[in-house]
Amino acid sequence: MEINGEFRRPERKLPDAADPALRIEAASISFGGIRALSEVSFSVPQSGFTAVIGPNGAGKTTLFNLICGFCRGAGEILKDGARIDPLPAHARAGLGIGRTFQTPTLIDGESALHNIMLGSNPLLSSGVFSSFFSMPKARREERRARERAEELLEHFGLGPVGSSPAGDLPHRQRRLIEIARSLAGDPTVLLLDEPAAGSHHSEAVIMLEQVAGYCAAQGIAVVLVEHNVQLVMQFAEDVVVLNFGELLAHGAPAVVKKDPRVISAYLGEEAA
Ligand SMILES: Nc1ncnc2c1ncn2[C@@H]1O[C@H](COP(=O)(O)OP(=O)(O)OP(=O)(O)O)[C@@H](O)[C@H]1O
Repeated sequence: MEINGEFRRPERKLPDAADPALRIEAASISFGGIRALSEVSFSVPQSGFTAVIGPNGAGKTTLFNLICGFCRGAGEILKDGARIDPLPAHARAGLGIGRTFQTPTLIDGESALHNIMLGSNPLLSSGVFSSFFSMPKARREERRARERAEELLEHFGLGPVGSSPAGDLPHRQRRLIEIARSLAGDPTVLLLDEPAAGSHHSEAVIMLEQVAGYCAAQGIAVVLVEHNVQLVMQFAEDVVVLNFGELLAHGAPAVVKKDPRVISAYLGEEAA
């Protein structure tokens, strides 16, 4: 993304092609007596879709929370070869970890455009003082955030509803706004938590095609939590299967689909 010096881009390391975009190393976390993740290790390549699948309660969202810094556990998380697990959530966002949530978290009374602009926050450098007094730097940053949001609205076909309150829009468009908002923060790794939930299959395919096109062009690695196995098989190059917090399988979709442990724990004979 062009920044013209207005946005504070946190010191992002240029990825070495040899480093994975993300490396999860022995990630573990418990809530009371529940072992939500247990020694989970895998890598996410620099591009393409990695799907994380597994039954309800397998630990998928907890894994995202751990990567984003919304909760702390044991083990290491490396982005482009550098450890990020000691960092707070906002610093990880600044380093290029973007995410969406299972349940939409839009501000219903704000327009689609403003909701997307909020996603630029990890890149802003003007403080509360200069924003409050609308100083030139803050105005430039706001202009850039607006232009960026307008580009994203166009890409996702949301241009005509840019000024509509998010709360008035149908589910499919709300989902797209959430994705666009996370892309406004200029991530290099995008974590999508069940973006297709509640959408018809054909809508979900179009949505993921739009995401795939954008992320491929921008060099963004996507990690997708998804229960729709058909979508996973269509979009993911790599599949991680969790079960009761443990890594059950990891590999190419065609291989994982035939793994007897995955069939027994999650897919069932029919889906496989
Ligand atoms: N904050 C928390 N406090 C207590 N238990 C939690 C917390 N977060 C997650 N858990 C528990 O950890 C386990 C994993 O939950 P998680 O939400 O990560 O699963 P999931 O695979 O995302 O499930 P789903 O597909 O239903 O969204 C579950 O048993 C859940 O109840």
